[in-house]
Amino acid sequence: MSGMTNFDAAVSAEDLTKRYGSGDAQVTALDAVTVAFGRGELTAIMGPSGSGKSTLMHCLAGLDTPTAGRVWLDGSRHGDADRVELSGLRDDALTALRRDRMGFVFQAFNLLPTLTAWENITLPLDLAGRRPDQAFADTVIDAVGLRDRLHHRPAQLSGGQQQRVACARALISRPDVVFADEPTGALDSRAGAEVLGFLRRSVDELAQTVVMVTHDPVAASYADRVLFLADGKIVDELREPSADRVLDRIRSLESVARGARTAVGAGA
Ligand SMILES: Nc1ncnc2c1ncn2[C@@H]1O[C@H](COP(=O)(O)OP(=O)(O)OP(=O)(O)O)[C@@H](O)[C@H]1O
Repeated sequence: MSGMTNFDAAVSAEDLTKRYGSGDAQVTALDAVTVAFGRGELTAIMGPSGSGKSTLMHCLAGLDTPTAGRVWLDGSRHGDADRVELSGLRDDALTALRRDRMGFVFQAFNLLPTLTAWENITLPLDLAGRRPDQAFADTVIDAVGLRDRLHHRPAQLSGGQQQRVACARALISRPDVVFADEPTGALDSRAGAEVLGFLRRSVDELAQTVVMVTHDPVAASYADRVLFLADGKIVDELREPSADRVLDRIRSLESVARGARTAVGAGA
């Protein structure tokens, strides 16, 4: 891939392969993927259903173990002293790494119902035994527009507000990377736009690195770079994407995928 040398990555993977099952039932969900995610960038991962998007994100985040290949969290921008290879870690070290150096936003918000918005936001710090940096917490809370909702519980918040709590929770520990899995999948377009606007600002104003899986070309258009997966491989990428250009690429990949299924179905 061009531009890989001197590319300032937050997360990278080499020859990442994931197979499920065995024999005739074996599925290659990821097929020797080598990729790097730029620091301070929002990267979107797109591709037809079953192309390996979730598997890639789960392997990058240490939530799933690859069959082969390696993943690195590339450490601070001031040196590679914190560079760590995920496959070398024991479970407890991996759990601590996820808690301290990664943030997560899921489609289903995943907030704890008995905790207030503020308690949900600061939960990763509480679990790590760290105190919130009040100035940074204020920045995050104002950025997500939740100042007057901090003492509400999730059930008292709209879906969009709940997802903004989840975004603030993902950012509060200043992680090396935020993984967002279909963050707008359960939201209407207005609430989705707010969440995407916030993820975008976290990159522009807080120098956050975000990796986002999405099906939505409009969501992908907020990214600096869109990677397209098909059959477990990265087959294309777009920089400074527009929703129209993303839609064109995804349609052509989907028609190739449909063609392949039809050919298999016909016994070809
Ligand atoms: N636990 C599993 N066991 C067996 N096969 C799996 C498992 N998880 C995923 N797969 C298969 O691996 C391939 C990639 O799945 P993955 O969920 O990564 O795709 P995706 O691009 O995220 O799809 P979608 O857009 O539908 O969520 C698919 O063929 C899927 O059926």
